[in-house]
Amino acid sequence: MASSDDAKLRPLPNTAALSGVLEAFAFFRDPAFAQKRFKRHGNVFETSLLGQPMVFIQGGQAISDLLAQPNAVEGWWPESVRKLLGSHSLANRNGASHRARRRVIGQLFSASALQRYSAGIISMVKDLADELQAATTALPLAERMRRFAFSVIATTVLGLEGTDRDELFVDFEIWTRALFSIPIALPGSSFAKALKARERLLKRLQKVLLKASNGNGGLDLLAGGLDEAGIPLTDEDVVEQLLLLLFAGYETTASSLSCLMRELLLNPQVETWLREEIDGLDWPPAPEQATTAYDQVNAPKLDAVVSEIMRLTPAVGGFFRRTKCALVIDGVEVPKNRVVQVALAASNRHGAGDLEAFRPQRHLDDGCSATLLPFGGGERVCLGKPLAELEIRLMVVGLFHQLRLHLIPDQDLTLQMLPSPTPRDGLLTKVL
Ligand code: HEM
Repeated sequence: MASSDDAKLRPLPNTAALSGVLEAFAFFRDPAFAQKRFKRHGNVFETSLLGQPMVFIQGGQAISDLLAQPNAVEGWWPESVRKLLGSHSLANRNGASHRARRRVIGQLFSASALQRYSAGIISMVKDLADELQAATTALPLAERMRRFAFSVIATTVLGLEGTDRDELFVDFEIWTRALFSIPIALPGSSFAKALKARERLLKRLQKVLLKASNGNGGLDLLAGGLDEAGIPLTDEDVVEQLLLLLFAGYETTASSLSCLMRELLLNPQVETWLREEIDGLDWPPAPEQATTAYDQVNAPKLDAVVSEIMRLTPAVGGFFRRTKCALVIDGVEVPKNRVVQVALAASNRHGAGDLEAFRPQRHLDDGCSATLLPFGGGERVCLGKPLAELEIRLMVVGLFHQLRLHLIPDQDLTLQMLPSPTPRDGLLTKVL
């Protein structure tokens, strides 16, 4: 017999899509895909994307219901991502084996590891400021942000230099292009090329790991890492975790930085408001103080700007889980074995007030009515959050302390949304 709680449960609304071809087309073309369907069906609905049933959720209640039931869900990625990351990758693991690998890889993002990386990151920011200052023509700032975010992981964390890093970059770009593709390795297809690039990437990362003890980067911190049974992780296992770091940490950080620069340059009154704070900060910080010099306590306006960028143009538009049993999300019963997408981009604009506007002050004044989880949550919350925040804060203070940038007119400043938001014409910028 149904309990009184069961009686209040609503059935899972469905868009009635069958093949999911048109839905997939709309998903990739329309940035408001989820928002429109939430309006029609409520905070939890199911559709089909190319034959893959998917439940979308938004809002504080739905997200906290999902994250409060970690034993009822597991990680999930589309098959193309799963295959390209590999079976050892912690992204493809659950339970104790996931937790063990998070513990090992998490050492790369501890407070002392970040302190070790700070001098290298500060020097990259200074190099970019000098390049912008010396440039006689406009520079595409979005491309420079990509180069910076890649170098932080490849050089500062993994310890790669020069041609080793450049060759890694070439293969990584081939690998990335097929991440969200049809996972069939037909000769000449982007997926087949990506699988080959994956083999080369793993070989290169294996070599990097062998040199880990030379003190470049942070890989020596991984020595002695154990799996869930207390057995040392094999090199094969560790290199797949390193590949995951490139995937998870590069595009995301570059996107946040490009979107942040774009909003500041498009909103001079916010830039002036932020500059009042930045002008009072010391640049560069002493490396041992870099992780706290521009944190929420010492730079509250910068903190608000970063939160607002992650709300309005989140680098990761959504993250996934699969239900292991039926569970209730915001009053809706979601059956077992369903893929759930937490639609962060839509959720961040869902709530009372002017949530379509870029207004960092909201995070200082009245708080923000939307539930914000730009780095995900629960057992799979982003491992690289402290590094991403450090990179973003150092870059913003470093550039805005020294330079006055302006946008070149007549460029397309709209955002290309996939895989992560980025200005279409590359954010062409000059120093005033
Ligand atoms: C602005 C930059 C970044 C954003 C917005 C971001 C966001 C996210 C999100 C939403 C997830 C999924 C969490 C979940 O499933 O609950 C995630 C996972 C992850 N991120 Fe980040 N991330 C960023 C930068 C980085 C960096 C710099 C690194 C490392 C170099 C990194 C490493 C990871 C890893 C390893 C995971 C998988 C965690 C797991 O499955 O247990 N991320 N990130």
